[in-house]
Amino acid sequence: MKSFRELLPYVKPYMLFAILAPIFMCIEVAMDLLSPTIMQHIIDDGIANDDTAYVVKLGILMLVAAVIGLIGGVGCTIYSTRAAVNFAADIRRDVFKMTEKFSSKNMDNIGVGKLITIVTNDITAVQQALMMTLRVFVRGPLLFIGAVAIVWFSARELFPVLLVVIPILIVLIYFFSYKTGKLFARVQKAMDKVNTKLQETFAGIRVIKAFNRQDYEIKAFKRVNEELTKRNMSAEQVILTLMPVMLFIVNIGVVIGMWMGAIKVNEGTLEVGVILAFTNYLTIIMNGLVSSSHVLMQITRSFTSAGRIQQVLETKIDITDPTNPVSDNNIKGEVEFKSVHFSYSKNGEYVLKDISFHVNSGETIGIIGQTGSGKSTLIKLLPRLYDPDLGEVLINGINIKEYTIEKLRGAIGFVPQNAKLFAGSIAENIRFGKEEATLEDMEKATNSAAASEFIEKLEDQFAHELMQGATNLSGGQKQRLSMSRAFIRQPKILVLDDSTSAIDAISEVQVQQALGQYLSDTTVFIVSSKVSSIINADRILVMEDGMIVASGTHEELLVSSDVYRSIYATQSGKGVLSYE
Ligand SMILES: Nc1ncnc2c1ncn2[C@@H]1O[C@H](COP(=O)(O)OP(=O)(O)OP(=O)(O)O)[C@@H](O)[C@H]1O
Repeated sequence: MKSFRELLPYVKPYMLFAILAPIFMCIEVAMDLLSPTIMQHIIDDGIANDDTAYVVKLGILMLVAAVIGLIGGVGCTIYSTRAAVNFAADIRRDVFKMTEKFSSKNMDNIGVGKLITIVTNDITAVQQALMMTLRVFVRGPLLFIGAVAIVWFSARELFPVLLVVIPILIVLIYFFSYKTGKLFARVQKAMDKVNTKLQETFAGIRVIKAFNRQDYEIKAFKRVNEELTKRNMSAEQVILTLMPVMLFIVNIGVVIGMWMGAIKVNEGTLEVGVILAFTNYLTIIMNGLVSSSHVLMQITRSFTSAGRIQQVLETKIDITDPTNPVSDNNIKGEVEFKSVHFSYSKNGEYVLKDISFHVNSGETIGIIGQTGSGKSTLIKLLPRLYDPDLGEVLINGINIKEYTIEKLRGAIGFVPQNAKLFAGSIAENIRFGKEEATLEDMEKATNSAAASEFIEKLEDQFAHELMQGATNLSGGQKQRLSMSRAFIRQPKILVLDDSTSAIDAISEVQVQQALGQYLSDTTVFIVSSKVSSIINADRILVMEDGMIVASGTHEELLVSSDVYRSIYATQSGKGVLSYE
């Protein structure tokens, strides 16, 4: 409830629509309430007295009331839709903006599947809740109160029937609303699982096909889909059972009303039209209560959704700009790690332990080690994708937390392990690194990344369109473009995270040579599991189990490091070398 209230400021810009909608609804309700009374007069005063002119007059009045009611209904629909749809669009915008600010840890904590459910399902649920509130929440109680008041004034003899029927209906509604609230929370959780599965399957569709695991995936999806179906069924069944149960109670009320009315008509204390009007008002009362209950259920359901939306909007971003950022406008590539410790989870084991090293501007540093030794994690700390738990990372002798994130990341070119490209032209993808890049800039960058040879062969060259995930490129082509995108920034610090794994040895040497000319002042970090990628580095850091166990040039390490020697020996096919 609190979380839904906290979303209400989003209605503020659309307050006029939110006020107009219930006003139009009041008009429709007033006309709905008028009709049975007009009908009663047609029967008791017109038909009973054979007064045709009176019947025609009231008939026209009923028609006018129906037209005014229609205008009220349409007006309410238009304004409630405008208010609710815009309200939801603004929330969606802010949720998206917030996720763009998320640190990697924030993202890991919430999970992509849940985020997709929030942006699609949960926001739709709060939109529906607001729309129904504006349309029906006014209509329900107004119809209810109006009809009860009219029965009190015009058919008081039958009022006791309401005193029995209404409390039963209210108890039923309360019970059903309470139950559906709980059931819909489970529906949302099941929906998260379906979205996570979908996202994982679509992203890995090629692996699934290559391993012929379609049947396995279909079975896995069937499981989560069945769970969602089951939960949806339980929730919908509860909602749908409410209506027949309430109708049953109302019908009993109608029968009792007619029976009591018939006795009074026989006694001459009641007219037939009043009984007819009473049964109509009883149905209106039920409709009023049912629609209120539906809104209540929708609102209860939206509390869970609002809570999940708030969870995103209120996420504490753990990587933020400093309050007083340094004004150093000239970030150079001098990097230092001082006793850095890092763990992916709170109180978890350190993945990086006591990492300390210093790099001069313009140096090339190779980082090598067994898989899982912490190489990628180490370089992710540079652009502050994660922050260390202990120790500090410095650039130009200043803790990187003192720079604005924009400034820090602006100085770093990052080529990730998996070349992530976006749907759009090759030029758009390269300009992702530098928006204002000219054709000449792009040519230089793609030359250095050994990408120009394949781009030149394409009919439309830089205008060539990439499909989503760049599936129309080879792995090596993707890596070359991913490097071009980083090179074009001419960054002070360049990080290549195992980004040449799909590039042949000759092209890799070309890239390394071109880098020396194109980015001669840049500090380069090359993470690789291949010795050939880092063999020419000014210094190589050897990692094992989250620690730097040796550092030096290739030749020095061959003498000083057992770990390096054994990696080199395995890759050069010379068996285990010994320099002792
Ligand atoms: N997002 C994450 N959440 C939790 N643990 C993680 C995460 N990313 C990596 N790890 C763990 O951190 C450790 C170091 O991983 P890292 O990716 O840095 O290794 P690496 O040396 O780069 O390995 P590789 O050569 O295989 O890429 C591994 O044990 C890995 O399981």
